Amino acid sequence: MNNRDDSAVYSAELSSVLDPSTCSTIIETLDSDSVLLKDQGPHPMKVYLRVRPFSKAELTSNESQDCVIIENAEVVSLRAPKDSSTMKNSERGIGHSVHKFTFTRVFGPDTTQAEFFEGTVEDLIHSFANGQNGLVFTYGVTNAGKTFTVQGTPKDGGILPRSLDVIFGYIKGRQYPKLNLKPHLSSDVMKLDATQVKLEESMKASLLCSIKEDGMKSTLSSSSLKQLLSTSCESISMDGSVYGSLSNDGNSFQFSAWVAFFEIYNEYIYDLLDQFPSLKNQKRPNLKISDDQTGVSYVKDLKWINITSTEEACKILQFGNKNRSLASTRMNQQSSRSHSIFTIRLLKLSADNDPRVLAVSEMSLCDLAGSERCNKTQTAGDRLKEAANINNSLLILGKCIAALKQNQNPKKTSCIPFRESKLTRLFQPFFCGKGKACMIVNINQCASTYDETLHVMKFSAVAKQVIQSIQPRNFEFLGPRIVGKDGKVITEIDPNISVEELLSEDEDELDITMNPEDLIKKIEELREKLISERQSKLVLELHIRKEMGEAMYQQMVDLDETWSKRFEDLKETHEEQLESRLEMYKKAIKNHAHHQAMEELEENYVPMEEFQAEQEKVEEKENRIQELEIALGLRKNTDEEEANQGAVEALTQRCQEKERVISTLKAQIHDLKNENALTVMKMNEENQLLKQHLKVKEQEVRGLQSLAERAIQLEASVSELQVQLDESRKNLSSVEICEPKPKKGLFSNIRNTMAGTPKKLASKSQGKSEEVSGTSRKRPLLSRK
Ligand SMILES: Nc1ncnc2c1ncn2[C@@H]1O[C@H](COP(=O)(O)OP(=O)(O)OP(=O)(O)O)[C@@H](O)[C@H]1O
Repeated sequence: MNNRDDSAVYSAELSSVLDPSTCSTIIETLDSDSVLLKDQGPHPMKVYLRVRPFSKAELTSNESQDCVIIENAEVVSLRAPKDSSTMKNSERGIGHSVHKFTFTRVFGPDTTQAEFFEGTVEDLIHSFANGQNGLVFTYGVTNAGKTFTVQGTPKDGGILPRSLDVIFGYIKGRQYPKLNLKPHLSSDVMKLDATQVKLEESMKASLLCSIKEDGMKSTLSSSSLKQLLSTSCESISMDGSVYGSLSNDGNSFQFSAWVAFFEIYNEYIYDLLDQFPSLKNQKRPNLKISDDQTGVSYVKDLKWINITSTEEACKILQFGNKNRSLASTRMNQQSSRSHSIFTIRLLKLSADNDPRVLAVSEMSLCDLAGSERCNKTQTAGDRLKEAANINNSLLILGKCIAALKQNQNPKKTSCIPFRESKLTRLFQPFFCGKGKACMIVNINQCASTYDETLHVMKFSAVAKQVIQSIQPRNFEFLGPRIVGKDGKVITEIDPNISVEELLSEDEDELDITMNPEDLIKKIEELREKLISERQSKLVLELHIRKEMGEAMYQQMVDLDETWSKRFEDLKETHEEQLESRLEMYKKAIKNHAHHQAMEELEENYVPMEEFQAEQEKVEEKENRIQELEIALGLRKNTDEEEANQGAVEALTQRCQEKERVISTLKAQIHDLKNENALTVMKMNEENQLLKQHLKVKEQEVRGLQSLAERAIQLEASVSELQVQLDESRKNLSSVEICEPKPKKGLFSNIRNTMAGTPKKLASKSQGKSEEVSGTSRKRPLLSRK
């Protein structure tokens, strides 16, 4: 079953049980003195503030910036320093830079330990001595003075040694000397046999002995304490108004005081009165929390030590302090990393040799670990784990206090998460009417811890609004049960009990005219009634627990379903959002690439017309080359012509190749034209290729141009040859003039000359003509250039 349910059931059960109407026949076993009664009505939880003075180091490091201003005995103002987050936030319009808080009472830096004790818990200790349970807990950031307030120093004791002193001042001379009645479970008492008593005695002796050995190092030396507290003792014994009612009891009661000291460290409970393991690897046994029949939580197997004086109690405290987990953090060299709880149980006994237990009251003083934030202490590893656990349990304490406050409004009741941490589980009875809780808020005035201090103050402001009411005692509290060695309740009535004693606290309820036998009968009846009440309540509790469990389970299932549905929906929406976003990015990338490609294309773009014009030019040149080739064909027979021919052929071949490349490129360009935007990148590459080819082509064109020039030169040489030819024809004609010939046309003459001359020359002037032709043939064409 959920923890919350438990607490709810417990509260529900408690309130039904505590219905005043059902308590009409209850026998009150405790004092009904005025001290007790006057505090039982509903009243806000008492929250005291103690502001500690600056240390010398703090004063030199500019920590004093007037952050804490005590307005009057109940009001304090907090003013945010320059560099605090609160100030920064307020500058941004979030929150305020000045906060005011009201407390039950505010104690300034000059308050002495005695003044503080008298102004705060002294009354609570008086109530405790009268049978009322009490809890005092200190809350504050690390280094705020919590331990100083609770334990004090060897020279100046805190509230704990002072409380012990008040208690022993009260029970002085009325102490039960034996150890055979010992606290058991939450509020029962175990009757010990002789062996057990011996065990108790030896345990106590060994514990006190170990302190004696360590006496020199002790923080709260008993002698100094005695000297310190002597003043308060005197004041107590002189204070008749407070103790008047107590001393009225005369010697009809005796008391037995027992103490326990434990710590909650990392959500584990360790008994501080256990001998610390001597071996390094040996672990300290951790204790469990159990609930008694009425649902009240208690620490199981906790060591209870009987004490007879303040000195003994202080020695026990010293012993426990030695075991206390202390670790140094950056902020406080002796910082408490655990919540330590010192508990005193007072058994109120009848004044007999074998007395009855009339009441058991409990007073717990809890020194909570510092509520610092992890980042402030720069904690890591174990220290970080400690801080997390400390913060967690303090957070739950805060939640419980907030829920308690909220539950004061009947329309807004909610479950109080007492069971979420060990600390709150143990505090639960005090918040639920079993006793009175009182909170001490410790703060320092340092600017560097302002934000944390403000947080503490806000927490305490909520606590201050919690209304407490001590529930009237009823069947549940009808005296503590006495159990035997086996843990079973001892039911038979002690024949030695004097009826007057038994009924002394219930005179209002009982008919004093009844004879003793009838009274015993009546008591028997009541006892039976009580047992059957307890049984029926247990059944009812089981029933309610079961119902609550089922309801809670169903609620959890529903919640699980709702959350899984919400989770699925969220998942789907996120997936859709992611997909659409992905698409958007893809599109954007595509557009960007396209845009870039288009820009590049624009930069490198050669218009088709230009390209075609260039092509035409190339073609023209090619034609011209061909013509030249034809012209050159006339000179084929010369070596130079051949060489030129070869070059021209090679060029022609290359031209053809290039033509092919050009045509391929043309085809590619054509393809590129048809391709869509996605192939723009490719087009770009090909365009680059084309550009390279164009460059080559241009080079080739330039080559062709130079060839053309060459061809022109050749043409010139041809015309030169023509001139030579003309000359030779002239020569020939002059020869013909010598040998007259029939006159013919110039061309036929040339033709005849070209065709017939060799023959004629061969016959007439062979040697001469051969010489001429031979000379002309042998003369290289290029050498004439
Ligand atoms: N009222 C005071 N007057 C003088 N000195 C004080 C007072 N309160 C605290 N101090 C000193 O301030 C220091 C820190 O106090 P203390 O160790 O009690 O802080 P704490 O809140 O218990 O710290 P932590 O949570 O880390 O244990 C100690 O040196 C203590 O002596």
